Parts: sequence; structure tokens; C-alpha cells
Amino acid sequence: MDPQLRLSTPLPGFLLASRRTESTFEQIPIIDFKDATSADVAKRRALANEIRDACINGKSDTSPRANHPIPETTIADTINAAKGFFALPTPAKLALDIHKSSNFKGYTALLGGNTDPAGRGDLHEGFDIGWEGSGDHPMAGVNVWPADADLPEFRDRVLAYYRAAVQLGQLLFPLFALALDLPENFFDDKTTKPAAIMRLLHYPPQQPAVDDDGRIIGIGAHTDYECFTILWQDAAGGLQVQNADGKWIDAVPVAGTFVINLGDQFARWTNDVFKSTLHRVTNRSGRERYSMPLFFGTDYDVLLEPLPGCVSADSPARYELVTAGEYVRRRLEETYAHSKSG
Ligand SMILES: O=C(O)CCC(=O)C(=O)O
Ligand SMILES: [Fe+2]
Repeated sequence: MDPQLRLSTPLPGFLLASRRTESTFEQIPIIDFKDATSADVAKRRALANEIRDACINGKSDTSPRANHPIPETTIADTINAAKGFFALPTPAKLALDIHKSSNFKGYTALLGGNTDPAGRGDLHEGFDIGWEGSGDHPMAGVNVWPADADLPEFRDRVLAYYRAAVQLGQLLFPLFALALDLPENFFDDKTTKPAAIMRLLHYPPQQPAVDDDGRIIGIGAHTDYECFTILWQDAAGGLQVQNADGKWIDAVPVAGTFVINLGDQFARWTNDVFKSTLHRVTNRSGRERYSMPLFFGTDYDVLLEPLPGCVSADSPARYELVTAGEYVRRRLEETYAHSKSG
């Protein structure tokens, strides 16, 4: 085997459990991604170290460049397709209502979901798709799409971005593995049928007097359910993430970058060495806001077991064991339950 491509081995005795910190970051680190596919394992490891530092300590000292591999034209085409979709008449969108689907695919109307159970509904509309391939679990199955006559290029454009973002996620998993001192291929056999859900989101500007009583919010405070999220946001702003002091930090949009949020599956794998990021959005920009998250988790049947280096006598396992897919399914059911029954 090419020595450059040899897999890393775990560092014996490296106790990640002792690395857990309560991060009070004030700024979101920006990490340059250019070495993600470097043939030089030292460069990949250096990048993984930056990722580890950002995930555990919330800090990084890299210059603000992103170098991600998704072409800007693919992003622009998909956002234009999303604008076309959200501009359709309400009945055409409601025909694809996510509540009619057994696998959480399709359209969510304004106030049609409740990401924070304490909220009164989220002031965004969304469109969710997932992997179109095989699978025999409750989240598998086809996507729903608007009629070709309404939006002829929509499906192709959305799937083009979906495929590109899934590929980016597949580059990130080995880096996260290295960051956790696991073999680079640790997640390969756990991500064979990427259980990746992607959303197109539209947030109308909030009307301060009407919508801004503190309980109606673009998307209520929540953590994402999967390992990590690759989030593209436009320039409107409004996304905030919470630090360990409970302070909300603006995730200021930076052109050419994605926000990568850690989710609950990684919190479970790492027994909270990587904590999931609490975040929320309120669109006070006065204009429409569009964003596209892609939530990347492991295969449905993979058990979320704490990694050996992440549990210790001082830090016993914190979470009940559950499979990745079942965890996501339960959380989605809760999110959409209030509007289903109401
Ligand atoms: O729109 C955003 O920036 C965030 C969306 C989000 O947090 C989600 O869909 O889980
Ligand atoms: Fe989220």
C-alpha cells in the first residue's frame, strides 16, 4: 500500500474523556479545507487537529479561507430552484406536505414544525429530501417532487447539490475519525447508505411587532440529530450558536464557507467530548433568507456506542444505546408531532 495512504492507528492511551472542555468561544473558527484530500498524511492529520481543536475547544487560528469542493454555480442553481419552489402557490406546495409522508420527505409550511418544543411553531418553510437509493428501514423510500411542468429543472438541480454535499460529507468523516484518534476509515462501513437528509429552507423576514414575542422564531433552539451538518446560508444572517456560557454567538455568513454543526450522533459516539451545537435562527434582516442544511449521519442500523477513549471512571457513559436511524426517526416524529395532531 502507498505509505502516504496508510491508515492512521489510534494513539494508545489517549484519553479523549480528559479533553472535554466547556468551550466559551466568541467566534466561530474558519478552517481551510484544502488539505482534506492531500496525499500527505501529515497534512491530513494537521487539518484533523484543527478540527479537533475547533470541536473540543471551539478555537482555531487558521486564516479565513474555506476551499471547499462544491462549485458556487451548483449552489446558486439550487438556491434559484428553491426560490422557484417556495414561490409556487400554497396548494401546490401543500400537495407535498411532509406530514403525509411516512419517511419525513416533502414540504413543511410556515409554522408547520416546532423544532423547539417550547416554541409556538417555526417561521420558516422547508422542503426535505433524502437518499434515493435502496434501504429497508422506516426512513428509506422515495422523495416527493413538484410536477415537472411547474418546475422542470428543480429535481436535477437539488439532486446535483445533494450529491455534491454528500461527497463533501464523505471527505469530512475520515477527518473527524482522525480528530478522534480513530483509524481514518472508522466510519467507512458505517456510512455505506448515507442517511443524509437535506433541506431547502426559506425564512420570511420577521415582523417585529407581530412575530417577535420571543416564542415565534425562524427556527427554535435545537441541536441537529445526526453526526454533523453541512449548512449553506445566504448573506441575510440570523443563525446563532450557543457557547458554554449560554451566550448566543452570531454565525456571520462568510462567502465561500459552510457552517459545520456537530450533532447528537457525534455527541453519543464521543460521550459529549464532541458536544452537539445548540443553534437557532431569527431572520431580522428585513429580506427573505434562504439556507440549505445537509444532515450527515451513519447508516440506519449502526448502534451509537461511546468510543472506548471517550468513557472513563470520571466520565461514565451518558446516553442510552440506540441505533442512529431510530434516534433520528424519533426526533423527527417529535418535531412534526404538534402540527400533525393540531
Ligand atoms: O437555516 C439555518 O441556518 C439553520 C437550519 C437548521 O438549523 C436546521 O434545519 O436544522
Ligand atoms: Fe439545525
